[in-house]
Amino acid sequence: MFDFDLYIYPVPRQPANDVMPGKAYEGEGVDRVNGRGRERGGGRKGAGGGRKGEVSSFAFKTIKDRLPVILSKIADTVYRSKVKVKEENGEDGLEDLKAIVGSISKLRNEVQTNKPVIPLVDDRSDTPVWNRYLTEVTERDQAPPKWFVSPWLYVECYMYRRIQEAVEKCKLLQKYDVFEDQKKKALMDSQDAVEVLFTYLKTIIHKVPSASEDDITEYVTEFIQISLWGNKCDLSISASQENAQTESILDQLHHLAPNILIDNTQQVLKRLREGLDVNQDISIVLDNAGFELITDLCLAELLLACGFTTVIRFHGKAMPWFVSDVTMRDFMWTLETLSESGHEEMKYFGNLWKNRLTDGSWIINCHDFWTLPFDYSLMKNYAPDLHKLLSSSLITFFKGDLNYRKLVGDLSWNTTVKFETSLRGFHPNPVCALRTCKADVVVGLQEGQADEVKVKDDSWMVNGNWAIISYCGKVQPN
Ligand SMILES: O=P(O)(O)OC[C@H]1O[C@](O)(CO)[C@@H](O)[C@@H]1O
Ligand SMILES: [Mn+2]
Repeated sequence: MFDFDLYIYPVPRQPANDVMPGKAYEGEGVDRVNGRGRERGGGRKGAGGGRKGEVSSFAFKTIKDRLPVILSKIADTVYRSKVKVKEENGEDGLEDLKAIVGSISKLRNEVQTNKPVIPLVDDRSDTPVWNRYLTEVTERDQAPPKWFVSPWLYVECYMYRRIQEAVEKCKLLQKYDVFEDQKKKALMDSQDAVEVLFTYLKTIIHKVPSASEDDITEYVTEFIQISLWGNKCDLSISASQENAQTESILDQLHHLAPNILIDNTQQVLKRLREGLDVNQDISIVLDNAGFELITDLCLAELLLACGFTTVIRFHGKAMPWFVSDVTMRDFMWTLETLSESGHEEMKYFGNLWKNRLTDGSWIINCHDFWTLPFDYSLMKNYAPDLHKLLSSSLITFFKGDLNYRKLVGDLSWNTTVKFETSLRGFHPNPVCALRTCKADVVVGLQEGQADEVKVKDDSWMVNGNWAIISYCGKVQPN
């Protein structure tokens, strides 16, 4: 049985110290492996199949290199919008803009000089939760968390919350999304790939009513893989550099298939077929806007067409998050943009999906829990309402890398630990993770598989070229 006491906090009790520059990794105690938690899988192997140093270096690299670049890019974008903001909001708007740039520069300095994490000072409804948690860990560790010392998941989430704080403190620009332009561009730059995909989806949807069980299996498998690889397109892994889908994803599926390290599609299909006899919604916890969102919407459309459900419940973010994550505004903008497109299929699906929001066959919720730093084993404590919602879904798909890190607690699991074990009691109803690997944690591999893939690709854990479809059907009574 698990020591649940360890998970009262989303970060491990043992503060990580191996992401400190120059700090020796080899030879550290088992419970400090990887700087992100206790080894839970037995043995001392890190998530990299025994090569321990690489794991710490990715967390370190993110905080040292990627996060400051993301912050600089924000300051740059915000500054460049000054003419537009002045036109629309006058001098007060300009003052807000300057304040945002100032806050972002200060934050960048705090990250780079490993300053202690400080309390939030805005009036957002989640501020007390963040601050209470900060007090608790500070008391527990007798020192405040710091950027290069504390668990990666927490400080990275905190950075995005601080960006939001800069916006919340504005007089006029409280709705400003510092990542909006990048997200919009990501969709615009993917238009050719979107058109090809929509044309294909329409053909498949027409075939569904007369399709055999094998055909359905083939279609669902294909669209699960499309949604899976859509996750390659996020703007955070590329430190805000453009990362659109420019080629047809359909042409790439065949060649990408061998890179799916875990494929539980058959179990997912079995579960989906149970939906033919019951009336339960299907949840999709979204990740990135742009092409990935399009692939998720396509999967949703196919699931409806197959009759596995009559309602798809999407879950988005309540604030701009990890650069490209979907907010309510991104979701609506995407549907609106599609419906206004000159391309026939884009217009068709844009209008169809806007109607779905109106007729209730699609629902989108943006719960605050998704933008807290807590892993999903803590959902029941922090967001019982959301947990209950997922419990009523036939299955919940979790898209992307950050969702995966939160599912498995971002702990340093042995790669062969069972997915179910890594969930540590999070079983609202069956769950399926669709994730391209962009962080150095993975579970559910076969013995020796990590070593094999490492020989083929040294950075397989973090470059987004490898993926997993992991399913857990366990259900716990509420
Ligand atoms: O959009 P995703 O797939 O959650 O990935 C976001 C990025 O955030 C991280 O989880 C942390 O930076 C990465 O590992 C990944 O690059
Ligand atoms: Mn993301």
